[in-house]
Amino acid sequence: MTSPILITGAGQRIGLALANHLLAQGHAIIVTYRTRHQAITALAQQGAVCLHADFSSDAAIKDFIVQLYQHTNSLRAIIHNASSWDCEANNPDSAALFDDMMRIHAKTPYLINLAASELLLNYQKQQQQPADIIHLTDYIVEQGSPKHLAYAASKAALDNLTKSFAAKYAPHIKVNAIAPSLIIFNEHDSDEYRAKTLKKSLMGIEPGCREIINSVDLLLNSHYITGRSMPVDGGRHLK
Ligand SMILES: NC(=O)C1=CN([C@@H]2O[C@H](COP(=O)(O)OP(=O)(O)OC[C@H]3O[C@@H](n4cnc5c(N)ncnc54)[C@H](OP(=O)(O)O)[C@@H]3O)[C@@H](O)[C@H]2O)C=CC1
Ligand SMILES: Nc1nc2c(c(=O)[nH]1)N=C([C@H](O)[C@@H](O)CO)CN2
Repeated sequence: MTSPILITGAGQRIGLALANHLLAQGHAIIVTYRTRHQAITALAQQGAVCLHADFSSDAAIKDFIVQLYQHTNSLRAIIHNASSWDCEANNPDSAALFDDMMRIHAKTPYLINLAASELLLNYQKQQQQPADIIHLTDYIVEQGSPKHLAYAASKAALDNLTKSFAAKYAPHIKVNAIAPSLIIFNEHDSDEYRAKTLKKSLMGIEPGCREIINSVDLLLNSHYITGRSMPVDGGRHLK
């Protein structure tokens, strides 16, 4: 059996686009979902293993790891995509927001990476090529955010974990990050917000999921890139 690729938070948007792309390439896929969107049923019909996981507690993260080992004995890659773009304005309980942001963006990848290394190494032994861990971070790691302070800090923690895990797991497992700025808007985004956001990058477009798919393909096909963060940000750093 081919070693599956694990994608967290694949019920919608970028995670779902990645799952459909990798399935179409012939990969076996394991996805986690919190809300059972219709898309999850469609992924299951295409042969994906779909595991419910709400990473809102340490126990839930640990329960997922048990589930994962019940479904496979090897992994080609792990793509940590699950995320909550939450902000201080919507959360009067700052302590809870900080904990939630750190748990989904840093603690969940940290605990899964530590627990699943055996599965990734089994792939490397079988195929004699490195396995992969890919962290979806955020351009905002470079500059912080006055409106998403806890979110940005948690993504910065994930960026740092990229370097630590790369050094810890080399040469049998590569660990990289993809740091996007705007990729796709949310349905509720106002015209005003969209216009303002498009002006933040040199390219001035909403590029869509294809940009992340291309970046994931590049990292999976490399045997040499590790410990790096791939910026996918339309030249936002030069505006
Ligand atoms: N979209 C963009 O323009 C940008 C995206 N990124 C990053 O790229 C990645 C994908 O972005 P996008 O597709 O917009 O992500 P979404 O905001 O659509 O979230 C992805 C998934 O994460 C799941 N999720 C959220 N919280 C939890 C939790 N506690 N436990 C389990 N799953 C959870 C959601 O589940 P549910 O369906 O139940 O809500 C959702 O399906 C993210 O890491 C994001 O931070 C970075 C910069 C820009
Ligand atoms: N989990 C999410 N993280 C982020 C999202 C999102 O929709 N879900 N969106 C952004 C923005 O597009 C930002 O990059 C530009 O305003 C950031 N992170």
